[in-house]
Amino acid sequence: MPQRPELRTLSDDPDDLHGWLRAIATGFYRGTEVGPEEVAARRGGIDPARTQGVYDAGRWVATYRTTPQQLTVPGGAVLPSCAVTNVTVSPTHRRRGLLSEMMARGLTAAKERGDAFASLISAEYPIYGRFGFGPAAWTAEWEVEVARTGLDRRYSGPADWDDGGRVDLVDAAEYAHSAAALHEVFRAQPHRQGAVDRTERSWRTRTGGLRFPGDGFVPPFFALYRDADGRPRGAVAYAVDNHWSAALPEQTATVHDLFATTADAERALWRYLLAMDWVLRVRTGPRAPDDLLPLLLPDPRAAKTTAHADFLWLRPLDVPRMLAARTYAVPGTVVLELRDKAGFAQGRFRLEAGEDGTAACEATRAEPDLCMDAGELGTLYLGDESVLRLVALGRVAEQREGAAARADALFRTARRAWCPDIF
Ligand SMILES: CC(=O)SCCNC(=O)CCNC(=O)[C@H](O)C(C)(C)COP(=O)(O)OP(=O)(O)OC[C@H]1O[C@@H](n2cnc3c(N)ncnc32)[C@H](O)[C@@H]1OP(=O)(O)O
Repeated sequence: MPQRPELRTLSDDPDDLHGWLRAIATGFYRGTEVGPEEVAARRGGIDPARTQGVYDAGRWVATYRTTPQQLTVPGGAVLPSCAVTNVTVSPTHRRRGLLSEMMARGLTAAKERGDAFASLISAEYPIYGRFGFGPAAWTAEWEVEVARTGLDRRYSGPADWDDGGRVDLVDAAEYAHSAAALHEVFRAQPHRQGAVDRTERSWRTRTGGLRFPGDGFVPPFFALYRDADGRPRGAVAYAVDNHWSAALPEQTATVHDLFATTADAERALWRYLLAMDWVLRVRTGPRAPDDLLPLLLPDPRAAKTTAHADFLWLRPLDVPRMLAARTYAVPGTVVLELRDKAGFAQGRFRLEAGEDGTAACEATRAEPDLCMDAGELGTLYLGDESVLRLVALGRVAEQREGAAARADALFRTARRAWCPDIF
């Protein structure tokens, strides 16, 4: 009798991991083989206890893994999130409910662990809404035509920076060390909601210290912006191609990483990238939708938008904890009623924000001001969507006149949410 597909956790056996990695390669159409070097390189980054999948007829046919993550919320506090990644179902097994089973198991474990929410970067928009996730932070990418920016290309380095700092090229080891420390400051800023922590392992991957067969890693250039006192305030990693045409340089610079803890540093790093000889175009990679870049240019249209899409999705799990952890733009009270088929975030919650921007939140029996599915709270939580807009879309029901406008005033954030990292 044929055996039923089995939903199970990965074992400690390297052969089991090998088969599981092969299923990811298959599910993401990367090929069918995974060599022993790759198994060895990936092993240290995978916690078998948080790695599951479906096993059928002697092979893994579905994969799902989670990692602990710290996610910055409006105001700068961080909350523990269950980061979901490596989700695949082999083409032979799709649309039979395997993802639904893995998700139910994964979210139950996250809820039991006490995570405030689950987070992921979605491969396609329609996949995760049904599981209670909502798009919480968007991303934008630009391609800048340097000649059209209107910037003075005679830029003279440090003399151009406002705070007397300087840009220095550094090697990979120094970048891994200094940028990692700076990133800890970056992600704790009150307006950097959506940022996530980077592990020591992720820094090694970024800087070439940890390689995977076939990853195509070419060491980028690394630079730091240091202020007048020599303290790192910004970091950039970028690559430049080698394209020439009829004896003319036509290079494109591509940004891999750029973040800063001061506006001076952020502006200076863009100015640096846009002043390089030979470089006609700068591709920004994924940025905040309200990145300084376009408006930094005398002609912002020189930055052509090449992508604008949902990026970070959030799935509420512990609503009182989530709502009490962030800060609010004005004092006020709102009662939310959440519907959640899975039950994790179901209920009515009274949020009361004080004069100082902090808030308390608890379950209540009071009449609700606003009713919505749990995923809509995922969308509203980081302040990057308008309640009025969701009411107009029929996704939030306003039970008391003026409640949507009041909630908008509460949830508003000064800068848009941004998750700089794919995970
Ligand atoms: C965080 C990440 O890792 S993102 C990466 C996600 N992975 C991929 O995109 C790789 C390619 N795709 C796949 O591997 C699979 O199609 C998955 C993982 C997206 C879905 O797995 P499945 O086991 O087929 O999903 P499952 O059968 O549980 O589907 C549940 C419901 O979601 C719907 N659904 C699932 N995937 C999609 C999709 N890509 N687009 C639209 N609807 C979808 C199904 O139709 C089903 O709807 P129904 O209940 O109304 O019938």
